[in-house]
Amino acid sequence: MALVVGGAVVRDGRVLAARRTWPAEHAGRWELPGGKVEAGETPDDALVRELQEELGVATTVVRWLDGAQQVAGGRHTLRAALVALADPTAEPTPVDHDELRWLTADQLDPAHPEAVDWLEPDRPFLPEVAAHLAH
Ligand SMILES: Nc1nc2c([nH]c(=O)n2[C@H]2C[C@H](O)[C@@H](COP(=O)(O)OP(=O)(O)OP(=O)(O)O)O2)c(=O)[nH]1
Repeated sequence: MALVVGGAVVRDGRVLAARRTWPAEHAGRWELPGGKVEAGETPDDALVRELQEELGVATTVVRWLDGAQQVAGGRHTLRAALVALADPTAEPTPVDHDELRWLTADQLDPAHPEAVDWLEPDRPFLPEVAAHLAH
């Protein structure tokens, strides 16, 4: 079973959401950018590598969020971390995703009119992200 790591990139009271383009059942839905931890990598190293590949920016892991979710029909486990941009003026650009959006804490509430359609496994992490943004 692989560990999948997702990064909640935080800047100026907002968190970055990324819209997937593949596979078909995930296309158009939103996630925390990231991917699978490779052999010999720590979760921190994997997350920094994936965010560099997918967003073109250097990041640092702030802290891991509580909990873990099963993804890919139970084949993998998803963990998520709060992440900061190494250079706050650097602008993430989507390499694998077709849209990026900076969301406020309010927009992480599923009832908000500007909420995005998160992949199900990401949803349990969002209240902790929102609480962090609110501080
Ligand atoms: N990266 C990421 N994957 C997620 C999230 N939520 C979620 O259910 N997933 C699922 C989708 C995939 O089944 C799996 C990770 O796939 P991925 O495509 O991001 O991993 P990867 O970049 O290492 O891709 P690959 O080339 O090894 O296929 O986890 C999330 O927030 N971020």
